Amino acid sequence: MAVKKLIHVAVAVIVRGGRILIARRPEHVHQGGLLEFPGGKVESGETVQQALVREIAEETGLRVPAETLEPVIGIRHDYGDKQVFLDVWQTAAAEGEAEGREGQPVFWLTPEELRDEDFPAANRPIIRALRLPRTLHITGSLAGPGEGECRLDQALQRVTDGLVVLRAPGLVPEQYRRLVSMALARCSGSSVGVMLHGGPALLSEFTEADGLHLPWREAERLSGRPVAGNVRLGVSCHSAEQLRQAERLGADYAVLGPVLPTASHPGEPTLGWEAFEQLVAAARLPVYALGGMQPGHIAKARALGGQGIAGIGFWW
Ligand SMILES: Nc1nc2c([nH]c(=O)n2[C@@H]2O[C@H](COP(=O)(O)OP(=O)(O)OP(=O)(O)O)[C@@H](O)[C@H]2O)c(=O)[nH]1
Repeated sequence: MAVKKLIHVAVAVIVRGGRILIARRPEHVHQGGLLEFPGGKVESGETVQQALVREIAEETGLRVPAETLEPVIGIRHDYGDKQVFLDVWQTAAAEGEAEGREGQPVFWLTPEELRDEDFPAANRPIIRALRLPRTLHITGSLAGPGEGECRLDQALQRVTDGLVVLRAPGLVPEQYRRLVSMALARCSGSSVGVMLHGGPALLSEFTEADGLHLPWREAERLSGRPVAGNVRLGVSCHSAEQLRQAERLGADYAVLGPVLPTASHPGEPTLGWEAFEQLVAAARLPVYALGGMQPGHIAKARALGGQGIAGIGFWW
Protein backbone atom coordinates (compact mmCIF):
# COMPACT_ATOMS: atom_id res chain seq x y z
CA MET A 1 0.00 0.00 0.00
CA ALA A 2 1.38 3.42 -0.97
CA VAL A 3 2.23 5.70 1.98
CA LYS A 4 0.04 8.79 1.94
CA LYS A 5 1.99 12.03 1.84
CA LEU A 6 1.28 14.43 4.71
CA ILE A 7 -0.14 17.66 3.24
CA HIS A 8 0.91 20.77 5.17
CA VAL A 9 -2.11 23.11 5.29
CA ALA A 10 -1.92 26.70 6.55
CA VAL A 11 -5.16 27.53 8.38
CA ALA A 12 -6.08 31.09 9.38
CA VAL A 13 -8.22 32.16 12.32
CA ILE A 14 -9.00 35.79 11.49
CA VAL A 15 -10.56 37.51 14.50
CA ARG A 16 -12.48 40.79 14.47
CA GLY A 17 -14.67 42.09 17.29
CA GLY A 18 -14.81 38.65 18.96
CA ARG A 19 -15.93 36.94 15.73
CA ILE A 20 -14.02 34.63 13.41
CA LEU A 21 -14.04 34.64 9.60
CA ILE A 22 -15.53 31.44 8.19
CA ALA A 23 -16.06 30.33 4.57
CA ARG A 24 -18.05 27.55 2.94
CA ARG A 25 -15.99 25.11 0.86
CA PRO A 26 -17.24 24.67 -2.72
CA GLU A 27 -19.28 21.47 -3.28
CA HIS A 28 -16.82 19.86 -5.72
CA VAL A 29 -13.62 19.96 -3.56
CA HIS A 30 -12.33 17.71 -0.74
CA GLN A 31 -14.73 18.01 2.25
CA GLY A 32 -16.93 20.11 -0.07
CA GLY A 33 -19.99 21.97 1.27
CA LEU A 34 -18.59 22.10 4.81
CA LEU A 35 -17.50 25.26 6.60
CA GLU A 36 -13.79 26.03 6.95
CA PHE A 37 -11.28 28.55 8.12
CA PRO A 38 -9.58 30.30 5.19
CA GLY A 39 -6.32 28.64 4.18
CA GLY A 40 -4.70 26.17 1.85
CA LYS A 41 -1.62 24.14 1.11
CA VAL A 42 1.82 25.48 1.97
CA GLU A 43 3.67 25.60 -1.37
CA SER A 44 7.25 24.33 -1.59
CA GLY A 45 9.75 27.00 -0.56
CA GLU A 46 7.11 28.90 1.43
CA THR A 47 7.00 29.38 5.21
CA VAL A 48 3.63 28.77 6.87
CA GLN A 49 3.35 32.52 7.55
CA GLN A 50 3.94 33.33 3.85
CA ALA A 51 1.33 30.74 2.88
CA LEU A 52 -1.19 32.28 5.31
CA VAL A 53 -0.65 35.83 4.01
CA ARG A 54 -1.02 34.58 0.40
CA GLU A 55 -4.04 32.33 0.98
CA ILE A 56 -5.88 34.97 3.02
CA ALA A 57 -5.34 37.57 0.27
CA GLU A 58 -6.35 35.14 -2.51
CA GLU A 59 -9.45 33.83 -0.76
CA THR A 60 -10.75 36.86 1.16
CA GLY A 61 -8.98 39.98 -0.13
CA LEU A 62 -7.78 40.78 3.41
CA ARG A 63 -4.22 41.93 4.05
CA VAL A 64 -2.48 40.36 7.03
CA PRO A 65 0.87 41.61 8.37
CA ALA A 66 2.85 38.35 8.81
CA GLU A 67 4.26 39.44 12.19
CA THR A 68 0.74 39.56 13.70
CA LEU A 69 0.20 35.81 13.20
CA GLU A 70 0.30 33.74 16.41
CA PRO A 71 0.22 29.93 16.67
CA VAL A 72 -3.05 28.31 17.81
CA ILE A 73 -2.68 24.54 17.38
CA GLY A 74 -1.32 21.92 14.97
CA ILE A 75 -3.50 18.92 14.06
CA ARG A 76 -2.56 15.79 12.12
CA HIS A 77 -5.58 14.03 10.62
CA ASP A 78 -6.03 11.06 8.31
CA TYR A 79 -9.11 11.41 6.08
CA GLY A 80 -8.51 8.01 4.49
CA ASP A 81 -8.11 9.55 1.02
CA LYS A 82 -5.52 12.06 2.29
CA GLN A 83 -3.50 12.93 5.37
CA VAL A 84 -3.26 16.56 6.45
CA PHE A 85 -1.30 18.58 8.99
CA LEU A 86 -3.44 21.64 9.79
CA ASP A 87 -1.04 24.35 10.98
CA VAL A 88 -3.42 26.86 12.61
CA TRP A 89 -2.48 30.52 13.22
CA GLN A 90 -4.49 33.45 14.45
CA THR A 91 -4.47 37.19 13.79
CA ALA A 92 -6.63 40.06 14.97
CA ALA A 93 -4.93 42.56 12.64
CA ALA A 94 -6.33 41.73 9.19
CA GLU A 95 -6.94 44.87 7.11
CA GLY A 96 -9.75 45.47 4.62
CA GLU A 97 -13.26 44.12 4.05
CA ALA A 98 -13.62 40.34 3.72
CA GLU A 99 -15.15 38.95 0.53
CA GLY A 100 -15.30 35.48 -0.98
CA ARG A 101 -12.79 36.02 -3.81
CA GLU A 102 -13.32 32.49 -5.14
CA GLY A 103 -17.11 32.78 -5.11
CA GLN A 104 -17.42 31.12 -1.69
CA PRO A 105 -19.77 32.66 0.92
CA VAL A 106 -17.88 34.16 3.89
CA PHE A 107 -19.27 35.22 7.27
CA TRP A 108 -18.22 36.06 10.83
CA LEU A 109 -19.17 33.75 13.73
CA THR A 110 -18.41 33.74 17.47
CA PRO A 111 -16.43 30.74 18.83
CA GLU A 112 -19.67 29.50 20.48
CA GLU A 113 -21.46 29.50 17.10
CA LEU A 114 -18.92 27.09 15.54
CA ARG A 115 -20.53 23.62 15.47
CA ASP A 116 -18.39 20.51 15.01
CA GLU A 117 -20.78 18.94 12.51
CA ASP A 118 -20.55 21.91 10.11
CA PHE A 119 -16.75 21.54 9.70
CA PRO A 120 -14.38 18.81 8.44
CA ALA A 121 -13.60 16.23 11.15
CA ALA A 122 -10.05 17.52 11.67
CA ASN A 123 -11.41 20.88 12.84
CA ARG A 124 -12.88 19.67 16.15
CA PRO A 125 -9.73 20.38 18.21
CA ILE A 126 -9.38 23.79 16.54
CA ILE A 127 -12.89 24.75 17.64
CA ARG A 128 -12.09 23.51 21.18
CA ALA A 129 -8.87 25.53 21.24
CA LEU A 130 -10.68 28.73 20.22
CA ARG A 131 -13.13 28.36 23.11
CA LEU A 132 -10.48 27.70 25.74
CA PRO A 133 -8.50 30.28 27.72
CA ARG A 134 -4.71 30.32 27.75
CA THR A 135 -4.52 29.80 31.51
CA LEU A 136 -6.02 27.04 33.62
CA HIS A 137 -6.02 27.90 37.33
CA ILE A 138 -5.84 24.82 39.57
CA THR A 139 -6.61 25.24 43.26
CA GLY A 140 -3.85 24.47 45.77
CA SER A 141 -4.07 23.27 49.35
CA LEU A 142 -7.48 23.81 50.96
CA ALA A 143 -6.80 21.98 54.21
CA GLY A 144 -8.23 22.87 57.62
CA PRO A 145 -11.89 23.15 58.58
CA GLY A 146 -13.37 26.47 57.48
CA GLU A 147 -10.03 27.60 56.04
CA GLY A 148 -10.77 26.25 52.59
CA GLU A 149 -13.69 28.54 51.76
CA CYS A 150 -11.87 31.63 52.94
CA ARG A 151 -8.70 30.73 51.03
CA LEU A 152 -10.63 29.95 47.85
CA ASP A 153 -12.62 33.15 48.12
CA GLN A 154 -9.42 35.22 48.32
CA ALA A 155 -7.83 33.37 45.41
CA LEU A 156 -10.90 33.73 43.17
CA GLN A 157 -10.76 37.50 43.64
CA ARG A 158 -7.46 37.45 41.74
CA VAL A 159 -8.94 35.70 38.67
CA THR A 160 -10.80 37.84 36.16
CA ASP A 161 -11.43 35.30 33.40
CA GLY A 162 -10.60 31.80 32.25
CA LEU A 163 -11.13 28.52 34.01
CA VAL A 164 -10.61 27.39 37.59
CA VAL A 165 -10.24 23.66 38.28
CA LEU A 166 -11.55 23.06 41.79
CA ARG A 167 -9.11 20.37 42.91
CA ALA A 168 -9.28 19.42 46.58
CA PRO A 169 -8.31 15.76 47.01
CA GLY A 170 -7.90 16.15 50.80
CA LEU A 171 -11.54 17.04 51.46
CA VAL A 172 -14.37 14.68 52.30
CA PRO A 173 -17.26 14.79 49.78
CA GLU A 174 -19.44 17.02 51.94
CA GLN A 175 -16.69 19.63 52.38
CA TYR A 176 -15.96 19.53 48.67
CA ARG A 177 -19.61 20.10 47.78
CA ARG A 178 -19.70 23.15 50.06
CA LEU A 179 -16.69 24.57 48.29
CA VAL A 180 -18.24 23.95 44.88
CA SER A 181 -21.44 25.78 45.89
CA MET A 182 -19.40 28.71 47.14
CA ALA A 183 -17.20 28.89 44.03
CA LEU A 184 -20.19 28.67 41.68
CA ALA A 185 -22.01 31.44 43.55
CA ARG A 186 -18.94 33.67 43.47
CA CYS A 187 -18.21 33.09 39.78
CA SER A 188 -21.80 33.27 38.55
CA GLY A 189 -22.23 36.16 36.14
CA SER A 190 -18.44 36.56 35.76
CA SER A 191 -16.23 35.31 32.92
CA VAL A 192 -14.63 32.72 35.19
CA GLY A 193 -15.76 29.13 34.59
CA VAL A 194 -15.58 26.49 37.34
CA MET A 195 -14.42 22.98 36.45
CA LEU A 196 -15.20 20.24 38.97
CA HIS A 197 -12.43 17.76 39.74
CA GLY A 198 -13.34 14.11 40.23
CA GLY A 199 -15.67 11.51 38.74
CA PRO A 200 -18.64 12.02 36.36
CA ALA A 201 -21.31 11.75 39.13
CA LEU A 202 -20.27 15.15 40.48
CA LEU A 203 -21.45 17.04 37.44
CA SER A 204 -25.05 15.86 37.68
CA GLU A 205 -25.26 17.57 41.08
CA PHE A 206 -23.87 20.91 39.90
CA THR A 207 -25.28 21.71 36.50
CA GLU A 208 -24.03 25.32 36.56
CA ALA A 209 -20.41 24.14 36.52
CA ASP A 210 -18.48 24.70 33.30
CA GLY A 211 -17.43 21.09 33.15
CA LEU A 212 -15.52 18.19 34.63
CA HIS A 213 -11.79 17.69 34.96
CA LEU A 214 -10.86 14.02 35.31
CA PRO A 215 -7.79 13.06 37.32
CA TRP A 216 -5.95 10.27 35.49
CA ARG A 217 -7.20 7.63 37.97
CA GLU A 218 -10.78 8.44 36.87
CA ALA A 219 -9.98 8.81 33.16
CA GLU A 220 -8.18 5.47 32.89
CA ARG A 221 -11.24 3.41 33.78
CA LEU A 222 -13.66 5.09 31.36
CA SER A 223 -14.32 3.90 27.83
CA GLY A 224 -16.25 6.85 26.40
CA ARG A 225 -17.09 10.49 27.01
CA PRO A 226 -18.79 10.57 30.42
CA VAL A 227 -20.48 13.98 30.05
CA ALA A 228 -22.69 15.70 27.47
CA GLY A 229 -21.16 17.58 24.56
CA ASN A 230 -22.24 20.98 25.86
CA VAL A 231 -20.08 20.81 28.99
CA ARG A 232 -16.30 20.85 28.98
CA LEU A 233 -14.22 17.76 29.68
CA GLY A 234 -10.55 17.92 30.72
CA VAL A 235 -8.12 15.12 31.56
CA SER A 236 -4.83 15.12 33.49
CA CYS A 237 -2.17 13.28 31.46
CA HIS A 238 1.52 12.42 31.87
CA SER A 239 2.40 10.45 28.72
CA ALA A 240 1.55 9.79 25.07
CA GLU A 241 -0.66 6.80 26.02
CA GLN A 242 -2.63 8.93 28.45
CA LEU A 243 -3.14 11.61 25.78
CA ARG A 244 -4.53 8.88 23.46
CA GLN A 245 -7.01 7.92 26.20
CA ALA A 246 -8.05 11.59 26.60
CA GLU A 247 -8.70 11.67 22.82
CA ARG A 248 -10.73 8.43 23.03
CA LEU A 249 -12.87 9.99 25.75
CA GLY A 250 -13.56 12.97 23.48
CA ALA A 251 -11.94 15.37 25.95
CA ASP A 252 -11.97 19.07 25.12
CA TYR A 253 -8.47 19.52 26.53
CA ALA A 254 -5.67 17.72 28.35
CA VAL A 255 -3.20 18.94 30.92
CA LEU A 256 0.28 17.45 30.46
CA GLY A 257 3.11 17.48 32.95
CA PRO A 258 5.06 18.06 34.99
CA VAL A 259 6.99 19.96 32.33
CA LEU A 260 9.29 21.74 34.84
CA PRO A 261 10.08 21.03 38.52
CA THR A 262 7.33 22.23 40.83
CA ALA A 263 7.02 23.03 44.52
CA SER A 264 3.72 21.13 44.85
CA HIS A 265 5.26 17.83 43.62
CA PRO A 266 8.95 18.01 44.65
CA GLY A 267 11.31 15.37 43.29
CA GLU A 268 8.91 14.14 40.60
CA PRO A 269 10.57 13.43 37.22
CA THR A 270 9.86 16.16 34.66
CA LEU A 271 9.19 15.99 30.91
CA GLY A 272 11.02 19.16 29.88
CA TRP A 273 9.94 21.40 26.99
CA GLU A 274 11.33 19.16 24.25
CA ALA A 275 9.21 16.15 25.24
CA PHE A 276 6.22 18.47 25.77
CA GLU A 277 6.57 19.69 22.18
CA GLN A 278 6.83 16.14 20.78
CA LEU A 279 3.84 14.86 22.75
CA VAL A 280 1.73 17.88 21.79
CA ALA A 281 2.63 17.48 18.10
CA ALA A 282 1.02 14.03 18.09
CA ALA A 283 -2.03 15.04 20.16
CA ARG A 284 -5.45 15.65 18.63
CA LEU A 285 -6.70 17.96 21.33
CA PRO A 286 -5.56 21.21 22.99
CA VAL A 287 -2.88 20.54 25.63
CA TYR A 288 -1.86 22.75 28.56
CA ALA A 289 1.66 22.64 30.04
CA LEU A 290 1.64 21.89 33.78
CA GLY A 291 4.40 22.05 36.37
CA GLY A 292 6.54 25.03 37.34
CA MET A 293 4.57 27.38 35.07
CA GLN A 294 4.51 31.17 35.32
CA PRO A 295 2.52 33.59 33.13
CA GLY A 296 5.74 34.25 31.18
CA HIS A 297 5.59 30.62 29.94
CA ILE A 298 2.29 31.10 28.04
CA ALA A 299 4.08 32.30 24.90
CA LYS A 300 6.59 29.43 25.11
CA ALA A 301 3.86 26.80 25.57
CA ARG A 302 1.93 28.21 22.60
CA ALA A 303 5.00 28.45 20.39
CA LEU A 304 5.53 24.71 21.01
CA GLY A 305 1.95 23.91 19.97
CA GLY A 306 0.33 23.97 23.43
CA GLN A 307 -2.87 25.72 24.46
CA GLY A 308 -1.22 27.59 27.35
CA ILE A 309 -0.31 26.93 30.96
CA ALA A 310 -1.99 25.19 33.89
CA GLY A 311 -0.98 25.19 37.51
CA ILE A 312 -1.28 26.27 41.10
CA GLY A 313 1.80 28.29 42.07
CA PHE A 314 1.29 31.25 39.71
CA TRP A 315 -2.06 32.31 41.20
CA TRP A 316 -2.71 30.48 44.49
N1 LIG B 1 -8.50 25.68 4.29
C1 LIG B 1 -8.90 24.75 5.16
N2 LIG B 1 -8.63 23.43 4.86
C2 LIG B 1 -9.04 22.51 5.74
C3 LIG B 1 -9.74 22.87 6.95
N3 LIG B 1 -10.04 21.72 7.63
C4 LIG B 1 -9.56 20.68 6.90
O1 LIG B 1 -9.62 19.50 7.22
N4 LIG B 1 -8.96 21.15 5.75
C5 LIG B 1 -8.36 20.28 4.74
O2 LIG B 1 -7.07 20.75 4.37
C6 LIG B 1 -6.88 20.63 2.95
C7 LIG B 1 -6.68 22.04 2.42
O3 LIG B 1 -6.90 22.07 1.11
P1 LIG B 1 -7.46 23.31 0.27
O4 LIG B 1 -8.27 22.72 -0.81
O5 LIG B 1 -8.08 24.35 1.11
O6 LIG B 1 -6.06 23.87 -0.21
P2 LIG B 1 -5.67 24.52 -1.58
O7 LIG B 1 -6.67 25.57 -1.90
O8 LIG B 1 -4.23 24.90 -1.47
O9 LIG B 1 -5.81 23.22 -2.48
P3 LIG B 1 -6.19 22.99 -4.01
O10 LIG B 1 -5.33 23.88 -4.79
O11 LIG B 1 -5.92 21.52 -4.18
O12 LIG B 1 -7.67 23.28 -4.07
C8 LIG B 1 -8.13 19.98 2.41
O13 LIG B 1 -7.93 18.57 2.35
C9 LIG B 1 -9.18 20.27 3.45
O14 LIG B 1 -10.20 19.32 3.52
C10 LIG B 1 -10.02 24.24 7.22
O15 LIG B 1 -10.61 24.63 8.22
N5 LIG B 1 -9.57 25.13 6.29
